[in-house]
Amino acid sequence: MRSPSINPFSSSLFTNIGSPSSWFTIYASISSFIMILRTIINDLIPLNIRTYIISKLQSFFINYQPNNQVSLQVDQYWDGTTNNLFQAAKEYLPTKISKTYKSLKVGKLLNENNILVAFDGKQPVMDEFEGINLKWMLIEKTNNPTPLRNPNVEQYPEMFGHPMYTSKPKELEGNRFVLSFDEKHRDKVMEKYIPHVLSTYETIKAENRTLKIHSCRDGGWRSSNFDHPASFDSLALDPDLRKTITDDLDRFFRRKKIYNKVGKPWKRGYLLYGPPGTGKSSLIVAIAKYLKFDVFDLDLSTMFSNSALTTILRRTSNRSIIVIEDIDCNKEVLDRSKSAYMYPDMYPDMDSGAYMGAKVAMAGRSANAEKFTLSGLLNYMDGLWASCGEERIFIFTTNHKDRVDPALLRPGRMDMHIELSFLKAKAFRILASNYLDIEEHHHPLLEQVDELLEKIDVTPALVAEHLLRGEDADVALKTLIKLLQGMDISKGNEDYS
Ligand SMILES: Nc1ncnc2c1ncn2[C@@H]1O[C@H](COP(=O)(O)OP(=O)(O)OP(=O)(O)O)[C@@H](O)[C@H]1O
Repeated sequence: MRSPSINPFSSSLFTNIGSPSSWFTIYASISSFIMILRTIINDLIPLNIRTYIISKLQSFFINYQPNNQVSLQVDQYWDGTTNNLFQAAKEYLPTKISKTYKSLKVGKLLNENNILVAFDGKQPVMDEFEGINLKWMLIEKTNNPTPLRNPNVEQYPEMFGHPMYTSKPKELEGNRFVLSFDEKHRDKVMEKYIPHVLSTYETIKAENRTLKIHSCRDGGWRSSNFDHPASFDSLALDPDLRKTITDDLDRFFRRKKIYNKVGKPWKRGYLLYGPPGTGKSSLIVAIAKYLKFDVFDLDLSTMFSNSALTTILRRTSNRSIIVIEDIDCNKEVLDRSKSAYMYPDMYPDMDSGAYMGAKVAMAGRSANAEKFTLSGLLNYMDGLWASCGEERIFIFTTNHKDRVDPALLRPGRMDMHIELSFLKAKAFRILASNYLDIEEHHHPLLEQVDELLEKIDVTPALVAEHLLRGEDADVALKTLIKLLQGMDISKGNEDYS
């Protein structure tokens, strides 16, 4: 006689469970059980205790490391100031986010050009560096209440002072990154990977940042975004000159270590000279954009003492260009007011108001005033350079090199003297291409313009303005030829004085 079957899988119970209706019944029972449990927990356990338990569980799972893993915490603040490594990780990690990453933050600040991307900490970011696998987690501090806006503060901020929030803004709460990796790579991570994150951050920052232009007012700097459209591509420069300038800038950049080694401040000085409208200011913009340096526009006529000058130069930031335009005019302003006041008989044309103005200007200067002259400034130059940090480029401009104080022209004072001159054929081709979309040699009228430019001194500014008016290349070139032919060829110059 065959014994009864003991195969459990043949039992009717499991046969029934296999049917869709039984699965649905089980699912429904479990869901109702969970809902009841949740209601009980919500009713019986107060919110703050629940939040505490959840945060403990979260931090347990986030911080859980297998035995061989090391975790480094990168806090947002260190000793009350922003931790640069936290900022670096914040900028660096979005470059490591792959397309599979599902949850990101995006935004754009009011005065910035770039769209910002940040990861929100819902997924870890994996990185790989020289064969090491690294995992980054963002842990956002959640136990501070979201800041409440106080409408009174917004309406009358001056009565309430800053900040505009009644509680600490969220950005000031201490978030942190946790970086984990296998402990056998500890030394390499500390010595190579972290410096790599920091240097990548510096590069990203330099590439993305919005350039600023600063002008001096009331002894300080006022800054605004630097959106000038000029660049090396838009400049009508002789291609050889362009290459000489960019090579020099590149060399300057590459040689930071050598400057340090020979004990010279890492700075460079350029004197740009040439008639008005030949592109000196445009070249400064092009250099600033090429290097991604801010511009500090220093008006010497507002400086009344060497110490004021030193103070304001100390307030310039690294990676910046300090521009002193029309250096010859600055000399005139200072010397003329001083001379007129001291030697009124030599200035018979000066009316009494101007004389009084000069006198007041002199009297208004500080005790150091008499010591401040352009020539004094130039002689003081090396000291100035040493006093205002590194990564600086000084650019002086003048329309009249022959009027510039010889102290400025002395060898070694300015590293390069760059002449910007009238428009000639090669540079004109750049203007024609930019303004009229004419490719280098592809217009029958170009040669005629070239010939005229050989004979006439005309500024790029005048030609650029002319080309801007015409939309049709034929018409624009024809009228340009007419203009050039009509210019005073015997004089051979555009009248720019
Ligand atoms: N080389 C150039 N290439 C292209 N555009 C130029 C060039 N030079 C001048 N321009 C045009 O002329 C305008 C004035 O030029 P810019 O201010 O750069 O000349 P500048 O030599 O600095 O004159 P100034 O000595 O009067 O300050 C520029 O905005 C630009 O449109």
